[in-house]
Formats: sequence, structure tokens, C-alpha cells
Amino acid sequence: MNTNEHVIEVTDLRRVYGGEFEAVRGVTFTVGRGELFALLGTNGAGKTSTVELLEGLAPPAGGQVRILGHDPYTERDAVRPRIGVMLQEGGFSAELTVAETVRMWAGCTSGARPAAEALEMVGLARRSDVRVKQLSGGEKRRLDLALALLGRPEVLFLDEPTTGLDAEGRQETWELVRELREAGTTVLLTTHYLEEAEGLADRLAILHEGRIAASGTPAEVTASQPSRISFELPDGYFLGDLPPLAELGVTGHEAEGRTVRLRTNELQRTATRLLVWAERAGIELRGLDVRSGSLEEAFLRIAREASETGRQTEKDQQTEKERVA
Ligand SMILES: Nc1ncnc2c1ncn2[C@@H]1O[C@H](COP(=O)(O)OP(=O)(O)OP(=O)(O)O)[C@@H](O)[C@H]1O
Repeated sequence: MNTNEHVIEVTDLRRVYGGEFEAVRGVTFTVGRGELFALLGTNGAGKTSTVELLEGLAPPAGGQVRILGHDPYTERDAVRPRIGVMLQEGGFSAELTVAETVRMWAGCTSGARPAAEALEMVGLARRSDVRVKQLSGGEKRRLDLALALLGRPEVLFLDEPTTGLDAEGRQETWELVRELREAGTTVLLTTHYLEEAEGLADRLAILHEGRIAASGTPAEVTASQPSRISFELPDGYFLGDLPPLAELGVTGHEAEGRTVRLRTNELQRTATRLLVWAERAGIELRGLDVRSGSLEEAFLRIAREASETGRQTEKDQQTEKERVA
């Protein structure tokens, strides 16, 4: 098996609603066999619109998708048996039991796992005889996942798999996803939880307004962000009392009353010089908080830049959608 094989290939993908509103605007990425790729983005960024095209639920308005070398829309029969899709809201009957639901789906799936095995994998074995309507939100997500795993998929699409799960359930799902990936399953995950992407993804992309605003390994995306130091100066001290900020390696700052926030790309140098200065001056920097750039930081920057430049765009899009509707 060629491990460099691109199981998912997306090139200049576009999706248009109502003939005019462009929700996906030229998205390009690839996912190799056994890789876990996460799509992140603000609300309405275009994650679901993109993933639905990858699942073959609609044809793209432009560009191309290849899943396992096939077009998932026009060659659905070649692709569908080899992929597993966990939808945001599975449409199962509330009156059936968990086991009946899984058996019903297994009847429509070629080479399905035994129902008991799928339920065991997601930790629902003890809930087999419970009616779906009696499951908690988190248990329903696990049932969605069991159904997606039934056909032993080579490619697994997970749309917000841990929404509604408690901390333990989330950890268990992450563990399962890791095991599946280690067994060679290629996974495409959308999520709102940044720590989920950080902990699971080999590579990720942050979507914004239908375009990829940042992509790479979690470490690469994080490294593009400045580190932050914040603290409170004692009474009688002001920002101007610090050594020149350029000498500290500071690239940006804010001061609000006695609270100071510094940004730097050289965390060790800035922190050391700041602490040496404070020590020599006999000053305690209360509430001192030193943190490296994070995925959250990258995400918030993209969202912030969006809200600064995007208000007009949002208005335009709304008008566009109203016209289309
Ligand atoms: N059927 C539709 N008709 C018209 N516009 C749509 C349709 N579906 C989605 N949109 C719009 O397309 C844009 C992208 O939506 P999408 O659901 O793909 O975003 P998302 O990133 O998955 O968002 P969320 O994180 O909120 O689930 C949004 O502006 C949304 O309002």
C-alpha cells in the first residue's frame, strides 16, 4: 500500500447556494492514507458545506473532489461502501432500541461489523435495549458514531463528533478515533473544540468565509502566533518605566490601568529581560501570566480580523442571500 497516497484530494472547491451565494470559495487540500485532518472555522465558515461535497451529497459548483481516486458524487457507488459518515443529527427512529437501530443500518451496509461489536466500540453495549428516544444527547452522538463505523470504513467523516459529550465521553471518543487512525483509517474531522483538533489532528485547516485562512500541522499553525505575557505593575509604576519594549523583543503591547499585555516572538528573551528588570527594581509583577502562541490564539486572530473587516462583507452576504432566497 502506498502510504503517500492521497485518499482525499480537494482542488479549488466551490459551492454556491441559490445560484449566487458562494459558501465555499476555492478550497484546496489533500489528506494522505491514515492521516487525521481537521477542518476548523467560525460559525458559517463553510465546514459543513465543504464536507457534504466530500461525502458526495451534492455536486460542487467548481473545482474537484477525489475520494479514494473517485468523484464521490458521480461515482457514488464506488465511494459510498468505503466511507463512513457521522452526521450532525442522525435521523433514526425514536421508537427503535439501540440494537435494533444498528441492526437496521447493518442490513443496508455491505460487510457490516456485528451490531454488538460496533456498540462495544463506542461504549454503548450496556444500552443496547434502550429506546433511542431515551438516550441522552451524548449517547445519541455515540450511536451516530457506531453507525458510521459499521461498514469498517477506509475513510471516516466525523462532523462535530463530541458535541454534547461530557469530559469523560469526549476522552473516550478521542481514544477510539486515535485507535481507528492507528489501524489505518483516514479521518476528516470538523470540530468547534480547538483542543480536540490540537490533540488529534496530524494536519488542520482553519476555514473562514469559505476560504482556508491558515493550515498546517497544529504546531505549524501555532508557531505562526506570537506568545503573550501579561502582568500588573505596582502602584506608582507605568508602562514607560519598563526598559524600552524593542529591547525586550516586544512586538506589540496594550496597557489598561496597571495591567500590561505584551506580545513577542521571542518568549524566552522577553520573559528573562522583564524578570531581571523587575528583580533589580524590587518589583513584584502580580498576576504574571506567560503563554506560548496557541491554536486558540490563531483561531481568535482569524475570527477577530474577520469581525473587523467582515462586518461589511456580512451585510453584503446577507443582502446576497436575501436576493437569492
Ligand atoms: N442550504 C443553504 N442555502 C443557503 N445558504 C446556506 C445553506 N447552507 C448553508 N448556507 C450558508 O453557507 C455558509 C456556510 O455554512 P456551513 O453550514 O457550511 O458553515 P459551517 O462552517 O459548517 O458552520 P457551523 O460551524 O455553524 O456549523 C453560511 O453562511 C450558511 O448560512
